[in-house]
Amino acid sequence: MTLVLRDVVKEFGGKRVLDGVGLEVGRGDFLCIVGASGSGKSTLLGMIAGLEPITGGTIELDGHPVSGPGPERGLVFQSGALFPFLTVAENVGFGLRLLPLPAAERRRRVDWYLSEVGLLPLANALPKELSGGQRQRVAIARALACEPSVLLLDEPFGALDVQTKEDMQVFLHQVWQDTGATVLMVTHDVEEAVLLGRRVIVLTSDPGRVAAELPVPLADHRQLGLKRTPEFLALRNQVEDLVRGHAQSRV
Ligand SMILES: Nc1ncnc2c1ncn2[C@@H]1O[C@H](COP(=O)(O)OP(=O)(O)OP(=O)(O)O)[C@@H](O)[C@H]1O
Repeated sequence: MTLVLRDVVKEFGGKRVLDGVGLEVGRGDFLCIVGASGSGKSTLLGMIAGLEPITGGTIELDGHPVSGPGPERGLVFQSGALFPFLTVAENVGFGLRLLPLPAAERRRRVDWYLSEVGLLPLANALPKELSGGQRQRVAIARALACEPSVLLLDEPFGALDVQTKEDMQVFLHQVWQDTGATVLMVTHDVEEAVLLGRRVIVLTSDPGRVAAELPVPLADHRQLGLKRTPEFLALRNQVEDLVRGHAQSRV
């Protein structure tokens, strides 16, 4: 699996929001994109998801141009956006209905991904009965159940309290390690990007361009304690300075 963006441009009503963005994501990667508010992070993810047309450049998945949404790109938003009248299990199985799979395989996947996110006991609950963190787990399980080539996450933990957010970061890291998924995550939270990403891309603002791409040379097994280490703090400060430096044109 390779996702390649070349020279991607996006304009809204003639105003250039993204300008010449290039990046590559390979199988098993975990790439985080950070940038100031309005730098075009969500727009970029929307274009990769095929929900937003591109103004210029190319986006290709395994050599095929992206021209609309597809099951090989699983998407999770900040709000989770679960179907309120479907149970947890039905939500997880929703996307599978569109895939040519035998019923037994659908059931297997729903059970497997529910257990991966620790929610098998709540399979028959409705979304309103869940906490915010649990709802995001369901949204992630729903996206993973289609076994996408790449999981696209847009600020998936942005609406959660600090404690839940940290739990979810550890959880996502574990899921990434267990499933070998390829993840592309957009976040304004630099600490989160450095904790989870194998690479971090910093976008400039107005218009958004790739200002820097940094490898994260931390151990592959990430734990919260890492946040207090000098290596982590140095990298976080470096990325924060880059984000701030490249956002200055807007203030
Ligand atoms: N549908 C739209 N029509 C017009 N302008 C838009 C549209 N969507 C986004 N924009 C503009 O594009 C720019 C980038 O927005 P985008 O939401 O992608 O940024 P972001 O980096 O994700 O911001 P945040 O971190 O605040 O979510 C902003 O100036 C925004 O106003």
